[in-house]
Amino acid sequence: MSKTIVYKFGGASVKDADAMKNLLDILRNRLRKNMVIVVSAMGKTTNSLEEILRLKMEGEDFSSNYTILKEFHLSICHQLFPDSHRVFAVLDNLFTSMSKQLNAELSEDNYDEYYDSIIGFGELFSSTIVMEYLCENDLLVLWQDARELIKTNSDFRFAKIDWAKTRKNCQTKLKAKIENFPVVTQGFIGSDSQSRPTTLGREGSDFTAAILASCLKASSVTIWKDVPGVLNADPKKFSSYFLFEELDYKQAAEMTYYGASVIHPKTIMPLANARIPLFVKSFISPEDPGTKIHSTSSNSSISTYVLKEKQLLISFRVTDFTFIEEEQIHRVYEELKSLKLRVNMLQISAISISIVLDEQPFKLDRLLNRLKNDFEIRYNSNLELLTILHPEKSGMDSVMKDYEVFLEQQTRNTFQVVRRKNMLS
Ligand SMILES: Nc1ncnc2c1ncn2[C@@H]1O[C@H](COP(=O)(O)OP(=O)(O)O)[C@@H](O)[C@H]1O
Ligand SMILES: N[C@@H](CC(=O)OP(=O)(O)O)C(=O)O
Repeated sequence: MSKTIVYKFGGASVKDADAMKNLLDILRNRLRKNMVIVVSAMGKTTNSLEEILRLKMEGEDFSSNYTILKEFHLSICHQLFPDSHRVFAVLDNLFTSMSKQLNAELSEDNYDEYYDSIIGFGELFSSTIVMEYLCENDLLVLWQDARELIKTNSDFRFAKIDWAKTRKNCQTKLKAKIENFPVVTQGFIGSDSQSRPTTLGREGSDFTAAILASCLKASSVTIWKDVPGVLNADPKKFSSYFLFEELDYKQAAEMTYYGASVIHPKTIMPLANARIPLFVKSFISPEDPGTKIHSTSSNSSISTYVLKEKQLLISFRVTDFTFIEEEQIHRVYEELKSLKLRVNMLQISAISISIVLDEQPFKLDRLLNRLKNDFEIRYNSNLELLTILHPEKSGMDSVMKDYEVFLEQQTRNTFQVVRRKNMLS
């Protein structure tokens, strides 16, 4: 019996009808039994669903956004299927269910749970279309609802995996299926012990692929991307870059920790623990080898650049002539934790704590309100956080030229700078 392999196709690889045709080409020679295909929502669908939720939250009309999203999916289907195909009825049912959910009450108190009940529809639409399209082209696959496999706690939007239950589900519900047919399922979504939908954090489909691979003791995972593999800088943000042919799990995990968005940060750990190699390959040039992430001693010390945009720098100052101690740090972190805000960079001086976060305006207000009596608070928005792993002196100097620097930090292997482009440069 062949060992299981897991493929993951992200939003870019299923973004339109041509992308779907390309996916079909990739799978034609590669599809086999004991294979799981994890798919994300098509293109920017998850962002569109977030926008619908924002409008709903603000009491505004979202009907045209809903119609545009539905039309987007239908128009792709019209390019792939005959008019009478059953995919149209299935999609119609899914959109009707979503519409019903959107009629429910939404408030700040139930926002996270509500979010999870809506946002996963993107993956349900895309996985249905992918499954139907493969079958239509004689590649017989089964559809599996990932919420029946991936069990989580009830930490909506950032749900933690219940590994024991998930492993059991994979063994009892998935294994027998894949022995007969390849299975298409959704990334990013799961459900809690009461079967309420949960999600694993934005861009979490890579993580789903790793979870399923670990639970099925797979022999490899391949994530198909619009880049040749893992590069030492994001090609959308830097003009020169270099492809890693291989990376050690640790190096890859470190890159993702600092924000290299090519792989979701939680993906590496379950694969490293189970010694399952992760291939990052291009869906544009599928024959190229891409990057292999595995256990290797060939450690690369090539400078690697990770840029995070839309960052917020907040400084909390003590006002009563005392100094920063554990108690104040604890106070700030307590509120960050309750708002599920992750700190991207931290610097502590005698009288202030500075943190760098991803911008989330609605949470910022809440954070400031909760801490305004304890500290004098200042913040700057619209900043960039650049991290260089294995920095070289020339590289560090050049990334500050033409920028206003707000914060800087250096360790033996890492250099970080919070910066904003000078207006006149
Ligand atoms: N170090 C890096 N190497 C390669 N791509 C990177 C890197 N850092 C960021 N990226 C970005 O990651 C993108 C691919 O990831 P992502 O958009 O999440 O894929 P998908 O959603 O299709 O799974 C690339 O288009 C690239 O802009
Ligand atoms: N669709 C979800 C999950 C995901 O992982 O997507 P992608 O594989 O396209 O990054 C999101 O956009 O967050």
